[in-house]
Formats: sequence, C-alpha cells, structure tokens
Amino acid sequence: MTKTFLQFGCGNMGGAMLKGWLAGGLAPETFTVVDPYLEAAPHGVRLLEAAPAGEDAFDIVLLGFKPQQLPDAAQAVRPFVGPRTLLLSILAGVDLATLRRTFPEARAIVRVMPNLAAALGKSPIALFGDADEAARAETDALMAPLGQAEWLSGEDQMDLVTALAGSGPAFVYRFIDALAEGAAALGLPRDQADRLALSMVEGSAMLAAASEHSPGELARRVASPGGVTQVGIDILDAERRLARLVEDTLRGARDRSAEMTEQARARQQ
Ligand SMILES: NC(=O)C1=CN([C@@H]2O[C@H](COP(=O)(O)OP(=O)(O)OC[C@H]3O[C@@H](n4cnc5c(N)ncnc54)[C@H](O)[C@@H]3O)[C@@H](O)[C@H]2O)C=CC1
Ligand SMILES: O=C(O)[C@@H]1CCC=N1
Repeated sequence: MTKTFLQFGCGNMGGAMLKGWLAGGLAPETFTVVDPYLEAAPHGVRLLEAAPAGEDAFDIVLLGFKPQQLPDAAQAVRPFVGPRTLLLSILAGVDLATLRRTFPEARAIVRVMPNLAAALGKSPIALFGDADEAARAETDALMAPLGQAEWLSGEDQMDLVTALAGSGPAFVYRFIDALAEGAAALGLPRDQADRLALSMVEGSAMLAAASEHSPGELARRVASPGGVTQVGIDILDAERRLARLVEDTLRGARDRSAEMTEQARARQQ
C-alpha cells in the first residue's frame, strides 16, 4: 500500500530531501507539503499554506521547519500524528524526549540529521529514535534515495554528528573558498581560482569515495618525498594547526547544538 507523506516546512533542507525522494522514484502525489512561505512545490506535490482541514493521520510526517518554530507549529502538526505515524524530525537541537512529549501519539519518532546533498542522494544521514525493528526498516528504506544512513548508538552523539554531517558542507565550502581566495591572493584571476578549487575538491572527494585507501593514505600518495605537496602539508600540520582548527570548529558547532537542545527542552516544559 502506498504511504502518505506530510511534510511541514520545505525550505533548504526539507526541499533538498523532497528533491532526493522524487529523484529516487517516490510518487509526487503521495506528498503533501505544508509551508506558509513556499511559492511552488515540485510538479505533482500538493502544496498547502496551512495544515489540511478534516484530514486524518498520515503514515509519515516530517518536521522540516526551524527548531525554534516547534512550539508554534506543534499544534498544527499534532492532528496528523497518530498510532500509525512514523514521525521524522530534522530539527537540529531538539531531542527525542522533547519530540515524544510533543507528539505522544506517534508510532515511532526518528531524528534524522542529513545535509543538503540529500537532493543528489549523496548525504550522510545520522538516525536516532525510538523505532522498533519495523519502523527502523521503514526509515532505512525511506533514507536510501537520499544517501548513506547510519543509526547512532546513543543520542548523545547527535550534537556532534549535527556539526559533522549537517553543518559539514558549510565548513567544506569555506575551505574551498579559502583555497580560491589564497590562490587569488597569490596571483590567479579569482574566477579561475574558484573554478580550479571547486573541481579539485569535487574530484578529490569522488576519488576518495571510490578508493580502498583512507584519505590520510591518499594524501601521502600525492606527496612525493622532497616535492611540492609535502611543503604544503607540513604547513597544515605545523603545531597540528589544521587538526586543531577543525576540532575547535566541530566543538563550537557541537556545543551550540547541545545548547539548543537545552533551550528546546525548556520551551516545551
Ligand atoms: N540547512 C541545512 O543544511 C540543514 C538544516 N537542518 C534542519 O532543517 C530544518 C530547516 O532548516 P532550513 O531548511 O535550513 O531552513 P529554511 O528556513 O530554509 O526552511 C524552513 C521552512 O519552514 C517553513 N515554515 C516556517 N514556519 C512553518 C510552519 N509553522 N509550518 C510549516 N512550515 C513552516 C518556512 O517557510 C521555510 O520554507 C531546521 O530545523 C534545521 O535545523 C538539518 C540539517 C541540515
Ligand atoms: O545550522 C544549523 O543549525 C543547521 C543544523 C545543521 C545545518 N544547519
């Protein structure tokens, strides 16, 4: 039987997931999107400004708005979450206990932490929830068109995974930008530096994904002893500069996620 799918909030992240699902062959007619500010939805998807009146619970409900919008949105979402509903939440920094308190009727609740590459089926997807085996299998099947899903062994890992998998693309984009900016500062035309930096990162990531070797080993293979690359690597590694910068970046983002979790808990009391 075809599952009915109700998505509250279809901005950057929710939109990327919807795109991934449709590209993966899910039928657009099974999706209803509720988003008061979205002007158009993909062809065949039902778009509503407000929750549909007089309709019953859906099979799958996705929370795709901002975490701070949960208290206001909860009332509109609740009628569609019943004992047959698998509730998926992409809200960063809203924990399972808060979601369960807000939606006690749900059959299962799963926190999903994807990134924007879900639109291309290339997102890492961290999962954590109170799903039984059947709901886990259903979630796995739903995530398959979006990328590589992994269940976390504890919810305490979700803040860090939000920083790594969810925020990660922003950090990589900043690195690409910094490569181009550096090359431009050293003499390349900026537009050419942008193109070269981006295609270099795209090819490197694809190669690493296809390789049997770790990224660390691949770096070693690029660097000829006494050659060009090693000088650059030594600068990145001096006093663990790159490692410390990245660790600090992840720690800061992780801690903000933990802080948001506390705030969301307090709001839902
Ligand atoms: N942007 C990203 O890369 C990622 C975002 N997330 C999470 O995804 C969620 C959405 O983030 P973005 O897509 O970046 O934000 P966004 O601002 O692009 O999208 C939010 C959407 O929710 C809609 N909305 C607002 N109030 C609503 C309501 N009451 N009912 C239904 N829809 C409503 C807005 O019109 C908007 O289209 C957040 O909870 C965020 O933590 C998670 C992983 C990555
Ligand atoms: O910045 C944020 O809060 C969300 C969570 C991960 C990516 N965007």
